[in-house]
Amino acid sequence: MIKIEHVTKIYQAGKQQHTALKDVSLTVQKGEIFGIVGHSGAGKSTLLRCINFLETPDSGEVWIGDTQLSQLSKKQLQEKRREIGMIFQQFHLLSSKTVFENIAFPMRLSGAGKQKMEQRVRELADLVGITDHLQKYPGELSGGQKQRVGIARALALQPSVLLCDEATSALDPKTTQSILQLLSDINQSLGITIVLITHEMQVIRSICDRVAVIDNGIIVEQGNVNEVFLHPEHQVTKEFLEQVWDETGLSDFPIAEERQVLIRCSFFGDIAYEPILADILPRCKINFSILQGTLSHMKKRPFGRIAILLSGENDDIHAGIRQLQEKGIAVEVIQGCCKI
Ligand SMILES: Nc1ncnc2c1ncn2[C@@H]1O[C@H](COP(=O)(O)OP(=O)(O)OP(=O)(O)O)[C@@H](O)[C@H]1O
Repeated sequence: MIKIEHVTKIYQAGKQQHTALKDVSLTVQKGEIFGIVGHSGAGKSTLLRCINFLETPDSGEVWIGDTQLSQLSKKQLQEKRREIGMIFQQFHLLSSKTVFENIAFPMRLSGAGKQKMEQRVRELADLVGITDHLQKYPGELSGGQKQRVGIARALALQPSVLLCDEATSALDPKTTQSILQLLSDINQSLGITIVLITHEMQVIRSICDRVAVIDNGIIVEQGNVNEVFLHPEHQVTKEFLEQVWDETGLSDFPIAEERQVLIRCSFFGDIAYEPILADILPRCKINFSILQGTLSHMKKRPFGRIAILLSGENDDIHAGIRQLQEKGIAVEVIQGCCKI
């Protein structure tokens, strides 16, 4: 488990001070994939780097398991960092060394024997799917292949935690998905706890169990990914969710003042396969038309979001919405007079 308690980080730039993290607290459970999402400059990298003390907090504490990092000597901290692998947006590979040497590098530094090292490099290359590239140099690889080397290197010392600093931001969408799948497989098969930072809600949706939203150095919202997607509370979270759902134009959609309400329904899990709308709405004497809709997946479970125009008597619309909510559908009113 990783515990961050009341961490504040202040950067000094000349005479100016900048508070990059303000009283940040969060807990990452062992074995989960925890995502931190925020705009540029929100404090994501600073927070991630506080987890392995590449940045030292000005106040607050960071615990990795039972170890309080601020209590460690420099040497003990170096030892502890072996338990924490890290991968980067720009891969940070050694360009003059082969893929084999890059993966072996942390083991070489820790004094591993040649035979053991060779065996481990081959195991890791196999795990991340780059066995055929071991003798190549980073300059001969694609971005996705480079990130695979970065992942293999990060796993070389068998860490219990993997920190991912915008690991897919430099990659195209298809390669991003394959790297996210690899991270998810590694999390499942090796039980490694993963903390990733990103500015893309799609990354959070694809593989994370829980998410924290950071804005201006403050955690403004955190929770299970499906809960945050279904019931976002903070404005910044809502803005990030708009990245996932392109709902341009919905708030200006022309509706009749009376008798019409435009709602957004979000749902998660097997409920997606049930004919709930067709069942409930006509029974409540409501006509409906679906204006927009997406069914995607969250950790392989269905997650849907649809915009529906409801037409009917006010009381009937209220009753219909209540019944949708009772079925576990999150409902928001986009336009129209309807308090829910
Ligand atoms: N070494 C530093 N010295 C001074 N200010 C810094 C330093 N590092 C970061 N900052 C400032 O702290 C704030 C948070 O930076 P940080 O890199 O953590 O944000 P971020 O969310 O990771 O942004 P990005 O997505 O653009 O990488 C920013 O305003 C940044 O300018």
